[in-house]
Amino acid sequence: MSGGEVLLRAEGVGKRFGGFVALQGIDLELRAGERLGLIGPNGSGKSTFVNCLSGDFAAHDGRVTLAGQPLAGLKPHRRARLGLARTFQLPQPFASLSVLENVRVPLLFGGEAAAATPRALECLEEVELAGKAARLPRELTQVEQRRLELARAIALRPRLLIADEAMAGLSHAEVDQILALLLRLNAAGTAVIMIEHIMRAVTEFSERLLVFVAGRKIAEGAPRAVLALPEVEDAYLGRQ
Ligand SMILES: Nc1ncnc2c1ncn2[C@@H]1O[C@H](COP(=O)(O)OP(=O)(O)OP(=O)(O)O)[C@@H](O)[C@H]1O
Repeated sequence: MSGGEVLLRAEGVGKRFGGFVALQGIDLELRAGERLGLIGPNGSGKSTFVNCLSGDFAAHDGRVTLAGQPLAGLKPHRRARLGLARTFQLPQPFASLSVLENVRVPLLFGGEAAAATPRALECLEEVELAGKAARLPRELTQVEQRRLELARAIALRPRLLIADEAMAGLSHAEVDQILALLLRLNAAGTAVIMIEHIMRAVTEFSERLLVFVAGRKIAEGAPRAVLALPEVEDAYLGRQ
C-alpha cells in the first residue's frame, strides 16, 4: 500500500568505522505506505544503513528526513516518537520484564504512559501474543520472540517500520506468519523496509528492491527485474 508523498528521504548517507568505509553515497526516497526490500551479501552495509536511519549510529555523511523533518542529531527514541521504528536482528527484550511490560516500555518512554497498558495489549493481539502477556521473553519460542520484537516496534504506531532480518532462522510456515503480519501492518498504512536474506520472502513482500554491495547501492527497482541483473547475480555468487 503506497501513497504518493515521500515519507523518508536519505541523501548521500555514509558511515566509516575508523578507516573502513562501511557505507557510501546512499540515496533513498521511500513513499508513505511503501514496501521496500533491502538485500545484499553479508557485510554489505544493510544494518549499518538502518542504524544510520534509526539513529543507533551517527552517519558521517549525508542527510535523512522523515516527512520533511531532518533527523540529524536525534537519538533513536526521538526518531521513534516521530514515527520511525525498527526491530533488531537479534531480539532485544528486557529479560526480567513480562511480555506485556516489554511492550509497555516504548509507550512509557514515547509519551503515551496513560494508555500504555491497553495499547500494549492491542499490539499483543495484533501479533497474536495476547495469550502470553504474563510470560517472560525466555519462555517464548523463537517465532514468538520475533513477534514480541515487532509488537514493541509498532507500539507507537510508526509511519515507517524497519524489520531487520525478522525471519532469520524461522521455518517456512513461521516465515509466512511474519510475512502475513508485516503485510497486515502495511495494509493499515505503515511503510515497511524489510532487510532479509530469505529471497522468497523479500521478493514476495517488496514492491521495490534495493541491493547493496560493499557499502554501495548497486541496483534498485522491481524485484524480479533487479534479481535478473547480472551484477546482482555476481554479487550473490561472490564474483564482485
Ligand atoms: N560497530 C562496528 N564497528 C566496526 N565495523 C563494523 C561495525 N558494524 C558493522 N561493521 C562493518 O561494516 C560492514 C557492514 O556491516 P553490516 O552489519 O551493515 O552488514 P549487513 O549487510 O547488515 O550484513 P549481514 O547481512 O551479515 O547482517 C561490515 O564489514 C562490518 O564488519
